[in-house]
Amino acid sequence: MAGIFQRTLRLRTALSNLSLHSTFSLTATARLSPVGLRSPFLPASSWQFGVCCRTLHTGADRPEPSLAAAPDRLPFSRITQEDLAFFRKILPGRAITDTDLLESSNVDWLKSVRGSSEVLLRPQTTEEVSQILKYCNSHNLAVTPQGGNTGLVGGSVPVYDEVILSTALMNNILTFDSISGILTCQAGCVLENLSLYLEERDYIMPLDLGAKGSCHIGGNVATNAGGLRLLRYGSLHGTVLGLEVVLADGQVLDCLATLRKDNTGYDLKQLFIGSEGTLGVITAVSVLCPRKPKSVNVVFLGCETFEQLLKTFQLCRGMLGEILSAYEFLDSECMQLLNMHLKLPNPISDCPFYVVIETSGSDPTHDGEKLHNFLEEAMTSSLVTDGTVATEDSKIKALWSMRERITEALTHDGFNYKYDISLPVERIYQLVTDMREHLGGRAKRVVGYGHVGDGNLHLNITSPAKDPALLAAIEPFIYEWTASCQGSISAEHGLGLKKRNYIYYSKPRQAVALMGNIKAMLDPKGILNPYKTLPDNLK
Ligand SMILES: O=C(O)CC[C@@H](O)C(=O)O
Ligand SMILES: [Zn+2]
Repeated sequence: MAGIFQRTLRLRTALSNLSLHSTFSLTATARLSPVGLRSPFLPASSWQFGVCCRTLHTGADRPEPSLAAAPDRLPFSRITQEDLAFFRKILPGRAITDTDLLESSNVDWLKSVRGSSEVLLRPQTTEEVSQILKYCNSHNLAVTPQGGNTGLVGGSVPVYDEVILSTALMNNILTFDSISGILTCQAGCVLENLSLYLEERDYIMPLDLGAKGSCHIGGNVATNAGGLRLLRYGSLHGTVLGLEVVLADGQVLDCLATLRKDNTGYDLKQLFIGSEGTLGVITAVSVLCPRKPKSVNVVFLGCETFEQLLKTFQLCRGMLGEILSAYEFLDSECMQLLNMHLKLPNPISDCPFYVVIETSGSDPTHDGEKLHNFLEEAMTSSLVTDGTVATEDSKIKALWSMRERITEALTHDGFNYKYDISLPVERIYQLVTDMREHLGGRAKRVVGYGHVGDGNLHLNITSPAKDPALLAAIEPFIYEWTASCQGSISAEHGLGLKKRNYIYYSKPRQAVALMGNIKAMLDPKGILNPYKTLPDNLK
C-alpha cells in the first residue's frame, strides 16, 4: 500500500511540476548511440538457413523447401593484382587492402557475420562509384555496398570476398532549402550529423534511431530504416523525395528530385528504398524534413499489464493527438539487462512493462496542458502505476537511453537471436509470452520491446553461446506464428543474409518471383550485394 502511495506521489509530483513550469525545455534530440559497443560473443559465421518456407497466402503457392544450408558461392571472379591496380589508380590512397584496416568492414556490428573481402573502396563522388561498378560488372566482381555497417541482419558485410564499396567519404550536404525543408546530401552523411545540421536551421530529420551516431543516410534508405519517429513522420517511402543511384553497370540514375509532387510515370526511387543494396548503390538522397518542434517532452511510465499499456496508447492517441511523436515499450527483462549490463538505474519503481512517450509540438503551454490532462486521466483510471516526466534535456536523454540502449545491453547477455516482427498491435506481446512458454527453460532470456505505435515488436532471445538446438526451436515457430496473424517477419531491419530464405512467410510466391525479375533486369550478373534479400532458390 505504502509502495503504491509513493509511486503515485512521484507521478503526482511530476504532474504538479508540469503545471507549475508549463514552459518546457526546447530539446535538442541528440541521443546516445551504441557506437563503441564491444560484443562479447565470437566473431563466427553464425548465420543459418532454416528449411524454407511457407507462404502466408495459399498452400498451393508454397515453394519447395530449400535444401541449402549455406548459399552457394555464385560464379564471380576472384580479385586480381590487375583489378587492385585499377582501383588504386582511380582511387589514390582509397583502395584499402591492409587486413587490419579491412577487419571492421568484413564483420558486422553484431559480430555475427564475417566475410573475407580483400579490398575496401572509398569513393568520394558519384562518378567514382560509377567507374567502380562499371569495372566490377565487366570483370564479374561481386560488390557489397556498405554505409555505417550498423545493420542487424548481415546485409552490409561480404559473405565471401566481395569488393566492399563504402560510402564513408561521400559525406557532403549538397543543398538545403530552408523554405520547404528539403535536404539533399550524399549517401555517406552520418544521420546524427544531418540532425545537428538541421537543428541549427530549425528543422529535424524525419528519422531517428539508436545507431544514429554511425549509420549513414544512404544505408538508412537502402534498408528503409524505421526508427523512433515513424509514428509521427511516416516511413522513408514517404519522406524521401529523390534518389541518385548508380546501377550495376555503372549508369547513373538521376531521380534526385526535390518535388513534393511528381506523377510522371513509375516512381522508380521507391524500388531502391529497402532494396538493401541489391539493385543499385544509392549515392545521394533528398529528404523532406519536418520543422524542429518548439516543445519536446518525454514521459516514462510503468504499467502492470500489456493490456493496460495498449489502453494507455489508445488514451494518449486520443488526448495528445497530433503532438504524440513516439510510443515505445520495453518489458521488465529489458530493464534488468539495462540495470545489470549498462548500470542504468530504473527511473521509476519496478513494473512488468514500461512506456516511453514523446510529444513534439509548437506551443509549450498547450503541450504541457495536454500532457498533464493525459497523465491525470491515465493515473486516475489506473492504467499506469508509476511514472516520471522529463522537462530538461539531460533527463530527456537519460529516459530515451532506457529504450535506445537495449540492443547494446543485449549483446552483453550472450548470443543474441534477433527478431523484428510486425503484428496487429493487440498481438504484439502475446508472441513474447508464447515464445517463453514454447522454449521453456531452453533460452537464457526472452525479451520484448519495440515500437508499439507502429505495431513493431523486437523480440530477442539470448543464450550463453550460439545454440543450434535453440535456434531450431525458435524457427520456424516464430515465423509460423507471425504468418498466422498476417504479420511481417521483418518490420524494419530488412532480410539481409540472415532472414532472406524466410521471405515467403510474408510475401506470396508471385511477388518474390517478380522481385527476382526486377533484380535480373537491373543487375543481370547479380554482382550487387549477392546472397542478400532474395532467397537462394531464386538464383
Ligand atoms: O536490436 C534490436 O532488435 C532492435 C534495434 C532497433 O531497431 C531498435 O528499435 O532499438
Ligand atoms: Zn526498431
